[in-house]
Amino acid sequence: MTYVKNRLRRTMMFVPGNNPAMIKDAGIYGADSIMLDLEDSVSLTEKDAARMLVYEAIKTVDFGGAEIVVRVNGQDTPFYDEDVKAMVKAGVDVIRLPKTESATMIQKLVKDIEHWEDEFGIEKGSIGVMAAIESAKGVLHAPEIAEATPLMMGLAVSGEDYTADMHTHRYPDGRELEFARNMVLQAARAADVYAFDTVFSNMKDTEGFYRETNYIHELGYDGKSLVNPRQIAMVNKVFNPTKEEIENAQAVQNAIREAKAKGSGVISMNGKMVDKPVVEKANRVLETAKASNLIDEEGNYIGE
Ligand SMILES: CC(C)(COP(=O)(O)OP(=O)(O)OC[C@H]1O[C@@H](n2cnc3c(N)ncnc32)[C@H](O)[C@@H]1OP(=O)(O)O)[C@@H](O)C(=O)NCCC(=O)NCCSC(=O)C[C@@](O)(CC(=O)O)C(=O)O
Ligand SMILES: [Mg+2]
Repeated sequence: MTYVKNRLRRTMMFVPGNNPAMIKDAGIYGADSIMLDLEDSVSLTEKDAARMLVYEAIKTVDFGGAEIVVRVNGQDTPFYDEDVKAMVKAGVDVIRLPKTESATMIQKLVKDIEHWEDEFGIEKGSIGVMAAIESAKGVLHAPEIAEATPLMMGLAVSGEDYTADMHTHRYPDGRELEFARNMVLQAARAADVYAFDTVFSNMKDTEGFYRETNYIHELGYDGKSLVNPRQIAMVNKVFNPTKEEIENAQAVQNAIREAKAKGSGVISMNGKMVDKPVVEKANRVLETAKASNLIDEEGNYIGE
């Protein structure tokens, strides 16, 4: 099996790799991607046990069709080699490399994956990779990292480690992440890969979570890393187009069809200009609506 490069990736939920109860039920909440974590949510003494648990889980647990991502330990740790070997053997969809600071680190990961694919008789290119950008160096190298391999699925900005590296903290308005968020997003878009925003850790601050999610959605992010199942519906609410947005996108498609029939690439709709970029945005709205099961094949609205 080859991992699917393009799919809906609004929500990527971290699940600690040493927590069998959370892993077992992770598929029931409807996250687009489930990220089983071997890195920072697992203590040093539990690294080997977590790797074995995650390996077994990938082979046996029903994750409800979610994409399975594993965050391995960093390349500067003694756990990295065994993590990559086990995850390739398990048949994971995507490996997330934490604390990525260069294209070379991603190329090493791809080489290591290919080595184990050869060893286990798995078709090359079956596993995608993604890079977590968690430091000043990583942010500055984000464009090369995004272009490091055709197997690159996406970049994630990681606010907790990044703010530690920048000698600051996380603040409610996110100003400390502004540069990193914009760099990572630009790099991802330029390389045509996905962009994921960082985790929001205060489970009680629903208003703050919506504010941040709206903000990164408006910037153009594809999705967000999450730490709790309650955050999934909130992200979907922000990322899914509304009925009105869907109807507007369909009207744009109809208007441009009409314009083209008259030999023009531009037309006015309710006083607003409709041209190629407006149509591209409308097409994206309708692709998201279809992938989120909000419209059927004929374009009829079937959302709630
Ligand atoms: C936050 C909290 C303790 C809250 O606990 P609470 O007890 O209040 O949760 P409740 O809501 O009450 O749970 C209700 C039900 O959901 C179940 N449930 C909860 N969470 C679940 C879940 N994640 N997966 C599946 N199931 C879950 C739970 O088992 C219960 O099930 P049940 O008993 O059956 O009802 C808990 O969620 C949790 O541990 N989260 C994962 C934390 C984690 O992974 N951190 C590491 C990644 S960040 C990082 O490393 C920084 C980064 O690298 C990031 C970057 O790169 O962006 C950077 O640098 O920024
Ligand atoms: Mg981190």
